[in-house]
Amino acid sequence: MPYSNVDAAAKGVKVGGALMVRRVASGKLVSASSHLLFRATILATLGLVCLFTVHYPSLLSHSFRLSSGGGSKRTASRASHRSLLGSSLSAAAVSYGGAAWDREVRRSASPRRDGGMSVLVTGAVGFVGMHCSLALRARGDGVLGLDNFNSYYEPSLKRARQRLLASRGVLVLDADINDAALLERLFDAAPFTHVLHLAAQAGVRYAMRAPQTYVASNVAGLVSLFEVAAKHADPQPAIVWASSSSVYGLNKDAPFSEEHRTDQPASLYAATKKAGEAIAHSYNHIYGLSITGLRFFTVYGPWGRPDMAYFFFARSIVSGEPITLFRTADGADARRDFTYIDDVVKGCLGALDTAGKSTGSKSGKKRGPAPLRVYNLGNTSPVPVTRMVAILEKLLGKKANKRVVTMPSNGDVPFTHANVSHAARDFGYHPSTSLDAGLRHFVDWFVHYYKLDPAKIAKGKLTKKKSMAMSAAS
Ligand SMILES: O=C(O)[C@H]1O[C@H](OP(=O)(O)OP(=O)(O)OC[C@H]2O[C@@H](n3ccc(=O)[nH]c3=O)[C@H](O)[C@@H]2O)[C@H](O)[C@@H](O)[C@H]1O
Repeated sequence: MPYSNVDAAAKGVKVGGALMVRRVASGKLVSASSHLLFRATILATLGLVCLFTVHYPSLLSHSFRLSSGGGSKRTASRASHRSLLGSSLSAAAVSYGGAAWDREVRRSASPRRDGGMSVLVTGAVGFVGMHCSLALRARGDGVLGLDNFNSYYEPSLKRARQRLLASRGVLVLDADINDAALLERLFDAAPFTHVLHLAAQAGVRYAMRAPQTYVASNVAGLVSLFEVAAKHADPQPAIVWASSSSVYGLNKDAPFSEEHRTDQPASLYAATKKAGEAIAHSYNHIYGLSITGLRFFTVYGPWGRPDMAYFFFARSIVSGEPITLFRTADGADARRDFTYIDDVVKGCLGALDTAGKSTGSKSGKKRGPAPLRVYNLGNTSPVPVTRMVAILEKLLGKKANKRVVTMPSNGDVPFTHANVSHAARDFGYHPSTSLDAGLRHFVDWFVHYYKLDPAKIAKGKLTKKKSMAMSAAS
């Protein structure tokens, strides 16, 4: 009984019998009706929640965060990963989604064309991940994305990419590749024919500051994925994954060919990618997984990575801050085989289309050898970084404030240059975008995304607020 009714009933007792009976009776009436009202409200709320769940499962599933709920063995193995992963897994301690979650996963993963693929894209809100997911979806393949939305660079950009993907019907789950139980659950929910594994800790120089994150994502995460694909998925998918041009390290033969040595990594980043290629070999050999590694060469373009030089140089030029250009010890400009995103996407889809099937099964039996491939995806024409800056200056209508220093010993390499004849032969990879054209697309997007006024950039009249907003996003 509510306190006010108790109080009123108590007052009635003092006044006299009849009044007391009337007051008690009316108190009971009020109490009964409030109970009824309370129950009706609860029922109505439950009804609304049910209705919402049935009619808007996609809204709910976007916020699904996933974790185990599995047995103690799984928990133990995940716990060992957690120490490597820091906070990325601990935030994901909610249970799987149930029937609505399964439905949404299947909807996103189902192809919409005859003979279409069903692709699990890891790192789906990364730069290459988003573009590949859109391209796969556009041609009618099923795509289910996975990403841990870490804060290595602005999460707001990752959320914007997620919204774009959602608008095209691609669901991206907020989860980590080291969560083996989650991966198993996903393969139970949807029989993926392919995995495009792009989730990784990127960045050559950052590896000196956060070495463990490279091991966690690029080594432990890769093994986690291969384990589930090899031992749990039924059927086994074919896997295409992101290696890196950095595996060529201190190799001096140019252009870099897949036959060249890759045993001199210059950074821990490169070493983890090289380790990934060795790990791929073992899973292919033992379990019959079809695996293709793609060595990307400094990929750039719209929706790019703010940690990469072309992106943060553009930002610095706009806000009038200095940029630092690295020069080799003998005074030469650093050069990169900058590769435009659309060319790389074509390469990724070509690699998926020609991947060939895995030959193993979860019972451990292998029917025969499965494809194991590695390809360069570069542009075949290295450009000095100073030239890249000159193009940006022209497109932005403003000069950079340059500082030139000798390349520090930070894992960087003086040049990259891809030979792509293998990719051309096997899936018709022919990069066709010049750095001028590609950077023009990038700058168009950059100006639009950060709502910049080109006239104000050129005159150096960017408001302090705008300038701050742009760097706050990094
Ligand atoms: O192909 C890869 O495998 C890698 O490509 C990319 O690495 P990089 O080619 O090193 O790109 P990026 O950092 O944009 O530096 C570009 C140029 O600017 C020079 N550079 C850089 C910073 C700076 O302050 N000054 C400078 O001159 C620098 O010396 C360099 O010459 C990806 O980040 C990496 O994740 C991986 O995918």
